[in-house]
Amino acid sequence: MSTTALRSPWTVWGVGLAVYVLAVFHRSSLGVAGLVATDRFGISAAQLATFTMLQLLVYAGMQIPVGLLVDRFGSRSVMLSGLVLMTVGQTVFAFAESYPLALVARAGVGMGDAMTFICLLRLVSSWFPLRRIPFVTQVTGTLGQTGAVAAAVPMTWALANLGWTRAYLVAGGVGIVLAVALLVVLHDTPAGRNLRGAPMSLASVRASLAASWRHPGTRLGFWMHFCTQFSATTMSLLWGYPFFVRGEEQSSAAAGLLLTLMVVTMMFSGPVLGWLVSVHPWHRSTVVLVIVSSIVAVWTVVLAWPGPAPFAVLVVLVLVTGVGGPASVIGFDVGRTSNPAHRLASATGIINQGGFYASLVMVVVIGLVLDWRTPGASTAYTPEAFRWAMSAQFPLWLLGLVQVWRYRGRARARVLQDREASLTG
Ligand SMILES: N[C@@H](Cc1c[nH]cn1)C(=O)NCC(=O)O
Repeated sequence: MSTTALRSPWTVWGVGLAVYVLAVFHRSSLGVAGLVATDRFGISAAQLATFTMLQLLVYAGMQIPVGLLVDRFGSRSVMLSGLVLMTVGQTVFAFAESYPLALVARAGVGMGDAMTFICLLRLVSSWFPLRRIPFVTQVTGTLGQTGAVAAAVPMTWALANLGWTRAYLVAGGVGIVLAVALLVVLHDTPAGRNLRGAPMSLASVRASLAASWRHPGTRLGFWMHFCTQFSATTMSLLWGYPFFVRGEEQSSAAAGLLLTLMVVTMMFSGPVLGWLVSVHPWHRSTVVLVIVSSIVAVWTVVLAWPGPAPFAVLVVLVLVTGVGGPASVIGFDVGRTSNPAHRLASATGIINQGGFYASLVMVVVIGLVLDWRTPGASTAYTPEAFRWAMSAQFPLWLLGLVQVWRYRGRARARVLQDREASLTG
C-alpha cells in the first residue's frame, strides 16, 4: 500500500474505528458471560451487576481527563494507551479467579474503553471536510455497535468451546494486532503524526473546562446525550433481558431477539440521523426532542398496558428506544460546532458523560426499586416490580427534556450573537 493510501482519511478512520469496535466488544463481552462469571467467581447477581456499575462509573469518570489528554497529546498517543489498558485488563480478566482481581481487571478495561471514542471523534474532525463530519460521526457510532453484536454470538461460542481463559485471551489478543496497525497508520492530522496542544497547568485546565461548560452549546450537547441514550444503554447492558423475560413474560429467545433488534435499529438509524442533521443543523435539538418524546410515549404505553404488552408493542419499544443511541451522537455535533478545535476533545468528554452517568443512575435505581418491590431477599422479580422500576426512567427524561428546551434557546441566541459580532467586527 502506498503512503498516500495508508494515510487517507478513510484508512486512518478505519483503524480508529477498528479500535472502537474492539472497545465496544470488550465493554459488552460480560453480557453473555454472566452465568459463567457467577460460577467462576462464586458471586451473587448483585455482585455481577457491580461489574456493570463499575464499568459505567470508570467510563463516565474518565471522560473529562481523557478529553484534556487528547487536547494536549493528540488522539494517536491517547488511543494507543487506551488500547494497551484494554488489552492488559482483558488478559488479567482471562486469568482472574477471584472477584476482587476481576473487578480491578474490568476497571482497566473500562479505562481503556473510555479513551477510545473521544480520540476517534477528534480524528474525524481533523481528517474529514466540515460538511462530511456529522455523517461520518454517525457512521462511526453506528459501526461501533458491531462490537456489541460480536460480543453476543461469537463470544457465547468462544466461552462454550474455548473456555473462559482462552476466550478472553483471544479477545485481548486482537488488541496487539490493532496496536501495530495504529502505530503504522494513525496520524493525528494530515499534516503530522502527533498533534501536541499547549502544556497544561491546573489553572489552564480549569479555564478551558470552564470555557467549554459556559458555552450553552456544550450544555445543550450534554443534556441531549443525557436524555437520548440511557434507556437503550441500561437495557442492553443489564436490565433489558430480565425485563422482557420476567416483566413482560417473553421467552429467552424472544428477549434475545428484541435486544438484537435494538442494536440493528441503532445501526440503521445512525446514518439517517447523520444525514438529517447535516442538512438541517439548525434543527438538531428539534430532532432530539421529537425522538425523546417518542421514547417516553412508547414506554408509557408499555408500562400502562394491562398485563404483559403484546410482542408487536415490544418490537415498537425496542425500535424507538434504539434510535436514542445514535440520537445521542447529535450532542457531539452540537459540541463540535460550539467549541474551538483546541478544546474540542474536552468538550466531547463533558458531553459524553451525560448519557453514561444517566445510565449508571438507572442501572442502580432499577436494581434498588426491584428489591424494594419484591418481598424478602428474593430475586424473583414480578411484572409489577418491573413496572415500578422501569417507571424510574420518567424523572430523568423529564429533566433532560426541560434542559434541552432551555439550552436550545440559549445556544441559538449565542450563535446569532457570534454571527452578528463577526459581521460588525
Ligand atoms: N451513544 C453512543 C454512540 C452510539 C451510536 N449508536 C449507538 N450508540 C455513544 O455515546 N458512544 C460513546 C462510546 O464510547 O461508545
